Amino acid sequence: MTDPSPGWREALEPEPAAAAAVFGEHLPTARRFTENLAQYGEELGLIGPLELPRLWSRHVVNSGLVAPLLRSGLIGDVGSGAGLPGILLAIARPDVHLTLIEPMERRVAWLNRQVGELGLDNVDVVRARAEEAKLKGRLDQVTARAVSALRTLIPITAPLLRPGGELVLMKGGGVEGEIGAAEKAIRKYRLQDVEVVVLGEGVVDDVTRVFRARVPVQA
Ligand SMILES: C[S@@+](CC[C@H](N)C(=O)[O-])C[C@H]1O[C@@H](n2cnc3c(N)ncnc32)[C@H](O)[C@@H]1O
Repeated sequence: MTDPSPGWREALEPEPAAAAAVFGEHLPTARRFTENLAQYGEELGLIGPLELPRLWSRHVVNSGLVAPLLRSGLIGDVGSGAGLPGILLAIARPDVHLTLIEPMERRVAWLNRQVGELGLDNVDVVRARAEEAKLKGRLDQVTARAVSALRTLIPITAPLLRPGGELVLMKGGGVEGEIGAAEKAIRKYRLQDVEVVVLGEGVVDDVTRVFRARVPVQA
């Protein structure tokens, strides 16, 4: 294990009130993960050097806001990286099973270490690119955050869904433009009920936008 970043505690954003609203009784586990990420994230190349002053609001709470959109079942998080949103969703929703899909060895090692340390028994970690993960047609929902634009993200995530399964893809303010540019992929995968869900209004300064859509029930 690498040494903690010096001064991480002073640099870390104070926990916002929204964290308790988002994580409820699971806040102590979310807090532990956030502190682990603050200590080791920069050294391990998981977060940038400027992220600590906004780690809670921009990354942790932002990820946790998606939890109410999860149904029960099998959820895949593509490109989990530091564990965003996958680890935080597993913390907030112990009733669902999360499969974290991440190709980079060092990130996979970090994710496995967090799963063990936080005692998350509803998570497994698969080292693979989404296109090569042996999960085709298996998942009820797929999440992703900061992996790629919808035009390229839909073709790597939609095939993982079972018929009737749902994409829950976290996006920034440019999501409407991304949807326009992804028209061909949306048609190819016959996505239905395409919508942008805005989460966290009145709770956080930076709202979370989610591209949500379903694949057809009939193949
Ligand atoms: C910019 S990071 C974002 C990580 C995390 N989701 C977050 O929000 O901080 C993108 C991650 O996606 C992973 N990735 C890129 N292409 C992928 C693919 N085809 N399948 C699965 N993961 C992929 C990378 O290894 C990296 O960890």
